[in-house]
Amino acid sequence: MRDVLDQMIAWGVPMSDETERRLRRYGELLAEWNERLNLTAIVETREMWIKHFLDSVAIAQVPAWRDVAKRGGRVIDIGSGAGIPGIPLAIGWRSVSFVLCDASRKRVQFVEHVIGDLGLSNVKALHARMEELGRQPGMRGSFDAAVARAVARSNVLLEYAAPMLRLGGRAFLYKGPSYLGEEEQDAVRAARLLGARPDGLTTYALMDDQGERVMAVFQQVEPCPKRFPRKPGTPSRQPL
Ligand SMILES: C[S@@+](CC[C@H](N)C(=O)[O-])C[C@H]1O[C@@H](n2cnc3c(N)ncnc32)[C@H](O)[C@@H]1O
Repeated sequence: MRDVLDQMIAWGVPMSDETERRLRRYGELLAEWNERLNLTAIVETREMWIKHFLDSVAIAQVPAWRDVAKRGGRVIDIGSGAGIPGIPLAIGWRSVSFVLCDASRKRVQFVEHVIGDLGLSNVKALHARMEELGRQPGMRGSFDAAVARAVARSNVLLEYAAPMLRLGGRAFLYKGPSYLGEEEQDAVRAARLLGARPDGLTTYALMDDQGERVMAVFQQVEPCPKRFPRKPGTPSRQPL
């Protein structure tokens, strides 16, 4: 995977022997546990490295992420599943603290196992729904950044993310090219209601022609109104 690691380095991902070892081990654990838990459709090693790991750390290219990394911020991964993008990010940026949240207990148990096996002291796994976490004291308004991949449409994701962000904090949404159009318009409208505004788009291509990606960034510019998030299930049933 030398060429994939080289692409990560070119994008500005901090890299050491330990980073490389942890990524390899995470790949092994995903493949091993996948047989029992059905964690990912991608099992071939190179495809996993490109579509999961390289895609996760592509955030290194976004200038706003460098601010988060520099300040050793606190980041929530919304609907982290088996740990994407949170685990590769926590492997790369050891001075940033991560909370990986998911509503599926078995996926959270897998992530807890990964944290222990890899010795990732900068990550906590949390079994919760975002609609509940967004109302929890100590959690609401306490994050410098939120990241999310393959969880929901952007207007839904923003209702999960905005309540978690401190003023000035940012949401980084991992999307495909289909974001550009109706989804983007809906997201911008939802952001306005939530006290956030668009803060740039970064497009990039994965190696081996594995696809184009769009990273949509939003910044929290006003406190998120208290009525958000609405109760569990409402954001996805009646998106803003
Ligand atoms: C398709 S998986 C994607 C997982 C991972 N982010 C990835 O890119 O591989 C979506 C995950 O979001 C979680 N999820 C969906 N809605 C959620 C909510 N409201 N609160 C917490 N987790 C949620 C699901 O349990 C599921 O594990």
